[in-house]
Amino acid sequence: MNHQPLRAACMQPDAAMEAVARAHQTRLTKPPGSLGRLEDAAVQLAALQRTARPRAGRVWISVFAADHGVADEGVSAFPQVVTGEMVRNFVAGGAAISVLARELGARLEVVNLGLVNDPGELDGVRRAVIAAASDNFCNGPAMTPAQLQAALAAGADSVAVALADGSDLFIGGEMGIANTTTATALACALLGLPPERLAGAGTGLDAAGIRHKASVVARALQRHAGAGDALEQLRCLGGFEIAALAGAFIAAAQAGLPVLVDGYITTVAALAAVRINPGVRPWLLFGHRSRERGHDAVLAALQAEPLLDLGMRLGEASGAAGAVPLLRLACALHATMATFEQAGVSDATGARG
Ligand SMILES: Cc1cc2ncn([C@H]3O[C@H](COP(=O)(O)O)[C@@H](O)[C@H]3O)c2cc1C
Ligand SMILES: O=C(O)c1cccnc1
Repeated sequence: MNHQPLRAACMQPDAAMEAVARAHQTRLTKPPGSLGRLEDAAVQLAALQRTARPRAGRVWISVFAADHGVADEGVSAFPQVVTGEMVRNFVAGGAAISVLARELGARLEVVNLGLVNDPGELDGVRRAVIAAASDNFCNGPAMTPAQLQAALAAGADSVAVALADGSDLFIGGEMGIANTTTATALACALLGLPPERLAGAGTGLDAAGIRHKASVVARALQRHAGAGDALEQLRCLGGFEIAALAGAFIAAAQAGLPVLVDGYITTVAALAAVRINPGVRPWLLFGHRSRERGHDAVLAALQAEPLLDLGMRLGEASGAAGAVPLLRLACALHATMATFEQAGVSDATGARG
């Protein structure tokens, strides 16, 4: 599929519709602002979807799966074969995101970008295999330029399919053992932060494991200190699924499809996307605050206020999926609450509708 260049303009949110939606919220039978971020979410979706009736009914979820050479450094509590095993589990229906997608009536697509333990052709898995794994970025760049472009394009391909399916909202998820290390390396490079600030437990490292992970990231940062812009940092320190997520977020913003961001890893991908193309930022809503140590700093860099804080630290798009019911409620409130006038309720000025 042909895609727009990465730095091509993104769609602009509809400022007039945003003003209409904000004014409508003040006419609903409640003190202004009393529905908090549910109001903000409905207004943001109205501006993005260019409609007085924002929707979150039809949800598309793409889970991008890939293995990471840096797993060789012993940075995960789990073995690398789990990535491929979980891909099977996603489409067999047993993973957390499988259950959440089913409950939401969301479309779930799994994208295989390269797995050491490749499950082969499977129903529900789109093959976009680049290599068995990205290279260990402690020894050299994680990806060649061609591999980076292939990963970015695979993400944009998912957005094209989501658009063709009439989606109201795009959610990207990830699966890749060791990818909290990759996300940490990339975030440290993008934000100029030390590894100890962002390195966390991932799938369950203890304190010594986290110290080792931070030292691996420090080595990688030293090796790639010369990586110039965000795109080059993504190539040197990213992974196939993180690049696919960045490509998807850029393509969604260019096409005018709102994105609901998941946890730590996807937020780092979103940060890379925004650094590559700043027009992406207005198209991002944030589902949840992950318990993973580095998530707060990355959210702060994006000035993001997630909807949920449930102590989740899974990935797979699970935190974003968990926020979908709230977005649906926000849209229903916006569309169907009575106004002061309709209900004959007096407003703050004492005027009875
Ligand atoms: C069974 C299982 C299911 C998962 N689903 C998501 N992840 C999450 O954990 C991994 C990142 O953590 P680390 O960097 O510590 O390897 C990613 O695959 C992520 O999506 C899982 C991890 C496991 C073990
Ligand atoms: O927040 C996340 O995305 C996350 C945290 C830990 C492990 N995997 C994913």
